[in-house]
Amino acid sequence: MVTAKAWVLKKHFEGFPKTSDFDLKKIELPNLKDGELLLESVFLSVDPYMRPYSQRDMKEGDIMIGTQVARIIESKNPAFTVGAFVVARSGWRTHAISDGKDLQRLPSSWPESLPKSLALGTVGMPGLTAYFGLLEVCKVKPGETVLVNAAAGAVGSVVGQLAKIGGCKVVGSAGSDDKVAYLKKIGFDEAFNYKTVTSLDEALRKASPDGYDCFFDNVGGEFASIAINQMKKYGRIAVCGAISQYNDSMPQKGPYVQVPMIFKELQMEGFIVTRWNNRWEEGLKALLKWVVEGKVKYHEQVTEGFENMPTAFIGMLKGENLGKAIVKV
Ligand SMILES: NC(=O)C1=CN([C@@H]2O[C@H](COP(=O)(O)OP(=O)(O)OC[C@H]3O[C@@H](n4cnc5c(N)ncnc54)[C@H](OP(=O)(O)O)[C@@H]3O)[C@@H](O)[C@H]2O)C=CC1
Ligand SMILES: O=C(O)CCC[C@H](O)\C=C/C=C/C=C/C(=O)C/C=C\CCCCCO
Repeated sequence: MVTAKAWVLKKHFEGFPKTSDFDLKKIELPNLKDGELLLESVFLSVDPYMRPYSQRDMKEGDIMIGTQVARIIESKNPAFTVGAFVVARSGWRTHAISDGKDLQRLPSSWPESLPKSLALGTVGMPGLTAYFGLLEVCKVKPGETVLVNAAAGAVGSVVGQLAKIGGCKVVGSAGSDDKVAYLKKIGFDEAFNYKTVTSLDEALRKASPDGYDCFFDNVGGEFASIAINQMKKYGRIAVCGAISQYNDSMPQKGPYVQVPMIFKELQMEGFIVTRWNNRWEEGLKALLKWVVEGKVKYHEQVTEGFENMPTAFIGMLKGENLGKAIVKV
């Protein structure tokens, strides 16, 4: 018998999550049935979506939702061999039993030297979000100017680098000087710390006096309300996330977007990366190739220890991560 550890949502979040909102439980797992396999989490992801989704999709006492890179440690499923690694959606837990239906194998061309945790970030759901959001929603063209916020994060850092590969000028915003330095190191043309600029409007105008063709929005809120006024005519806004709003106890009341939308004849489209579920293999193959070629750089914020999952999650929401926030069991 294997005893799994799992983090459950003890109490729905009010504002920013607190460590006291979580409870660590032990779960005795039964023996495998035919067709089942036993997974041991190696790396777990903490993502912003967990904040709004927990409110919408979870009840108190549920195991926190989430994905992990897991090693198969026992198998009664001929399609999966012991020792293989998969991406699972088993939630915040050290061990899980799967029937193999909801597992993603790592691409067969995954180099031994490449950290498998990248399957949760640059070569995983966040990277795919950047890939499809940029190519299918922004539809960027060479020579255009792209703005991305939360640019030093899992999604934003890939957006900027893919836009550079696509021949664009790229402007990024992030919440620390270290993150701004990182953005310049990975090829952003302009980058600024939105927390310290005297005026966001001026910082955006200075970075691109002609404005922006595409705005890849990860943040929403006041940033988006200001940035929309600097879009070029016929610009496109990809609404990827609104992390500045996820922890609001009361909804923010911002300026309204209709006037700039009309006068600049803008397109604004929200999206969820699962829209392209049937093309994830295409995206992962492209992302892996760019990473192996060194054209897409990555950084991971690794927190050691399963017991530190809540801290890693809260830290990511507060901007303590540079690159993809990961927990190493
Ligand atoms: N639509 C989709 O399918 C998907 C959407 N997303 C969304 O993309 C966004 C980025 O996700 P991801 O890359 O995983 O996370 P990140 O790795 O970027 O981490 C979150 C970052 O958000 C920034 N942030 C937090 N609070 C604020 C705030 N109040 N104002 C401005 N920035 C803030 C912080 O960076 P900083 O230092 O810059 O403040 C923090 O590091 C999120 O909104 C997420 O919900 C992600 C995956 C899929
Ligand atoms: O296990 C699950 O079901 C979650 C799987 C997540 C997965 O890896 C795929 C998609 C992730 C999408 C993320 C989307 C965002 O981050 C956007 C977040 C929130 C938008 C507002 C949601 C409002 C809910 O009330």
